[in-house]
Amino acid sequence: MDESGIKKQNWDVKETELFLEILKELDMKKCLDGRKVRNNKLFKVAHRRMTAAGYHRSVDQLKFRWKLLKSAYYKCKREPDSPAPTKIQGWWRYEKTMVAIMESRHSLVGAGVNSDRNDEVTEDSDGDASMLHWPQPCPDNSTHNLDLIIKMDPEMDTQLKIGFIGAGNMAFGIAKGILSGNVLPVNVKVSAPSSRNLGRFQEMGVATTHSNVEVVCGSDLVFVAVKPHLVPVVLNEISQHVTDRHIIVSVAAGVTLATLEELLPENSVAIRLMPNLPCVVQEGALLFARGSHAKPEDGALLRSLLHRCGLVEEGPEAWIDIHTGVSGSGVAFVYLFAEALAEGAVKMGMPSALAHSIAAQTVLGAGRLLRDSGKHPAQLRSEVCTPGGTTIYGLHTLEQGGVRASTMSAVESATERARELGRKSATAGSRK
Ligand SMILES: NC(=O)C1=CN([C@@H]2O[C@H](COP(=O)(O)OP(=O)(O)OC[C@H]3O[C@@H](n4cnc5c(N)ncnc54)[C@H](OP(=O)(O)O)[C@@H]3O)[C@@H](O)[C@H]2O)C=CC1
Ligand SMILES: O=C(O)[C@@H]1CCC=N1
Repeated sequence: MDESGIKKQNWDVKETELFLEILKELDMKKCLDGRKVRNNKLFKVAHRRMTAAGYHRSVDQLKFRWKLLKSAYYKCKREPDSPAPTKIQGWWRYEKTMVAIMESRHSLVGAGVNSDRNDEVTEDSDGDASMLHWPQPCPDNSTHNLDLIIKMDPEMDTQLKIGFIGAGNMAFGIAKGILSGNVLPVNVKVSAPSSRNLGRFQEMGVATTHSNVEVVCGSDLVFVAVKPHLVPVVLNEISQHVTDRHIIVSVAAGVTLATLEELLPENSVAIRLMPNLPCVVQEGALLFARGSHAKPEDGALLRSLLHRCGLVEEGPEAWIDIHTGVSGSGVAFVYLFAEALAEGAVKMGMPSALAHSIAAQTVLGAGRLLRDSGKHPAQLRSEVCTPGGTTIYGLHTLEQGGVRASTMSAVESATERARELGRKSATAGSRK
């Protein structure tokens, strides 16, 4: 191993965060075992993903970085009250993700299995990654998982043909996220009846057409991104061209897996995905549920494909309508709040442009801190409140306006509306 290479260039925050996100997403917890060959494969996949993102680290460098992070994690665990370990600069930024990786890993590895708790090293250690001692094989289906990871290799993403039916805001957001990863524009095709939304796809190098059937015939994975009431129309149109090669992913609010499966040929692989608009800037929150013929591999493929769009989670279908309320629509609730913040400032005499840019930055900063600190919002809120200070006066006014109850009701109404749309599309589908 090129030891000097390991020490030469410091890791920056973005690079380490990306590395951990990749390991988390690869479901590392389930895949590491005592066999060096398998561990090498996993780090090779991470290496390729890092390279694709513009970070050039060798497999050994990645292993060494992982070892240091683990060391910091165990140190912190042993001495929770002592200052954060200094050998990983800015450790606090990574702690939450490391805990997520390590703790789920331990729960899976289970008691009595060799752990790596004592392999603490320092940044000055010789970094011989061949000395890493991973836990012994997991009792779960880790072989299967590793096979999945190899299958989900970014090289596979580059071969996958992806179609979008519908060229609106959501299709654009997802396409933009996907294309910032390993997917090549030449492997993407989009259809819409008119040309008015196609230009921005063409600018990204994506092929466009007015034929939905052409999209289906040329794709392995097809996003159905039309308004909910049009889903039955579109599925009826494409159904006879859907084969067992296809994965059909609907993003339509409310439209259930049962409706999708009813409108598609028997045994079709259908997935219901609820994204949100910030996919455009790779900060989306996406939740999907697999249909009855969609295998875990299909979900893993989708997750791999979407990982550049933001947070991607899988859950039971019952949560999709709720996610629609809290996140799909929730984005608009946050915009409303941002607008109101800015208008408050304008009312108090600040120029509008400045007020809006400050409101946007306030929402962004508050969101990032909330996500990255892992703290409960109530805790952060109390950290802003000086007793007798300005914030508590403002919060009192918000509470008098019932902001909390109306926000909860907004999520409830949006969820109920998604359910209603689902019932409508089911009825429309069964009439066909
Ligand atoms: N916008 C959002 O924030 C979110 C939206 N969604 C869901 O995404 C889906 C799309 O929403 P959104 O992108 O906002 O909608 P848009 O109105 O922006 O886009 C709809 C697209 O569908 C196209 N279209 C209409 N009829 C057909 C047809 N028969 N065949 C193919 N394409 C057709 C339209 O074509 P044309 O360009 O010619 O008008 C347009 O490109 C909805 O089901 C929505 O519930 C989910 C989460 C968030
Ligand atoms: O308003 C809508 O119906 C879509 C679904 C979630 C966000 N926009």
